[in-house]
Amino acid sequence: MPLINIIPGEKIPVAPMNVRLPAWRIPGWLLVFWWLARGLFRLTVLAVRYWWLTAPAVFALWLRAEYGGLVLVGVVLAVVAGCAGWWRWHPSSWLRFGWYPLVSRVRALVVYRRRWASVMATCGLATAFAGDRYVPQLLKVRCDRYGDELTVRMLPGQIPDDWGQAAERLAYAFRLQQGQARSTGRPDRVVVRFMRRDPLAGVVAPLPVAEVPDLGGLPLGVREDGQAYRLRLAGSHVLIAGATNSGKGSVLWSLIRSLAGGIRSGLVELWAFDPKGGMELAAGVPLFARFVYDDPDGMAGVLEEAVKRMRLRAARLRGVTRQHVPTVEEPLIVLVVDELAALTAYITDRKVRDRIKESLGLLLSQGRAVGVHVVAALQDPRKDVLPFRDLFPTRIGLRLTEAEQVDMVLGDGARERGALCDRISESSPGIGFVVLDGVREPVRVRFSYLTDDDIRQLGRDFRRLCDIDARDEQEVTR
Ligand SMILES: Nc1ncnc2c1ncn2[C@@H]1O[C@H](COP(=O)(O)OP(=O)(O)OP(=O)(O)O)[C@@H](O)[C@H]1O
Repeated sequence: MPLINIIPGEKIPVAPMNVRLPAWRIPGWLLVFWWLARGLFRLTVLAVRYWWLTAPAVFALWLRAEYGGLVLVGVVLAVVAGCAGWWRWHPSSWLRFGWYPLVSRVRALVVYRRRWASVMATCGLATAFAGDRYVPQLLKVRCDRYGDELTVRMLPGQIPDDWGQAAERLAYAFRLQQGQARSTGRPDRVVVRFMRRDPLAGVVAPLPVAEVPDLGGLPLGVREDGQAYRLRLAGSHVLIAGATNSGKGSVLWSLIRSLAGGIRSGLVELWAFDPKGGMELAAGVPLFARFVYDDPDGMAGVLEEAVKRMRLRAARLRGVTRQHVPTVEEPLIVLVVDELAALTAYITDRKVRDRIKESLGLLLSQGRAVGVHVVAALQDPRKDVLPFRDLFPTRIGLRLTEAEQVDMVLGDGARERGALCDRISESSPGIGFVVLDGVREPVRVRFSYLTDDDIRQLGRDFRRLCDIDARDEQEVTR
């Protein structure tokens, strides 16, 4: 036995009173028992949480023990045949209540929960405080045909925009390509959607035409969630921005088609401006009340005529109503401009350019209430049209060449909230982002595509009845 024990440690300063705490000696069997109990509890929790795995496994083991392997194989085959039958008999209910819930559970376990904590840390969404690590909680995973939707409880101090900024990084971390975050009704939650397959990959065929167009929701295309995208024209002007070949023409033609019922009956008058030589809009001439192209002076004149109509109408409606309701006598006037910059920036004659700018400014600032609307397409949303951009309440961003252009078109912070217009592939014309009323996060949309034949057919089917009447009258007098 050594004479002196040397115990390393800090020197305890002398105090007026020294207290010796009792030392508890815990028997080894109690420790082992505690660890076993804790392990068993965790196993039980896991078995209950993943009941959809454990219950069939236990049942299969019991079957095999009780009736043998053959019976087990028979039961498995019967279940598979039952599922296949359900799928054949009623595919939508099978997918909704059978297949996707199963896929959701498997993907939640295999893809998301397994790497959740590490991905949260590497994407900057986990945090540490007072020596403890805090990770957002993954509450639910819901899969559908096109993607996975994760409901997450955010950490205190986080907002949905933080997740919007991290969404793309998260998507790549989980080996997917696109992600978007959106807020929910609950302030502590956010929903992140990752895309596995693009629901907008296919071309959208021309949509049915209503006899009387619903100006509060004109159907122009399909949204990512499969619903129709409806544009509110009443009380608005529409700006469509997109690089060359991004599909601006398809947005214009989808809109013209959605108004076609009203064009035929005379409720809607389309005035078309095609400063790029008439190539884009010429096929729809029977639908237009005015069609001007190429001639800057002519275009300035027609715009001034529109201003005159607007002023006369405003004078008539003053004190009668605050919002114009289209009738055949007082139709909705929609000015469709194929390339706004060609009107406002590229015209060399300064006088004509100033006339155009003045008229456009007046129409954009005063036309909405009296039923005169401007729908304009634009390639470059930068300085050239700066004075007008903010006068368009409804804006559509198709493929854009630079990330900074996105906020110029869709408003500040739109790109951070998920409008990745600069990432839209050149092979997907007609896809764009829009901001819906009351929804913070921009929504991805594919506009319907009208071929030249469709446009000619539209012109034949919905040509203006008043033009036909006028032509008949001429023939009778001749
Ligand atoms: N919604 C759509 N769906 C599928 N394909 C489309 C769609 N829109 C356009 N395209 C295809 O992309 C091509 C270019 O479209 P469009 O002419 O409308 O582009 P744009 O943006 O108007 O181009 P530009 O600025 O040169 O006039 C079309 O010829 C067509 O093949």
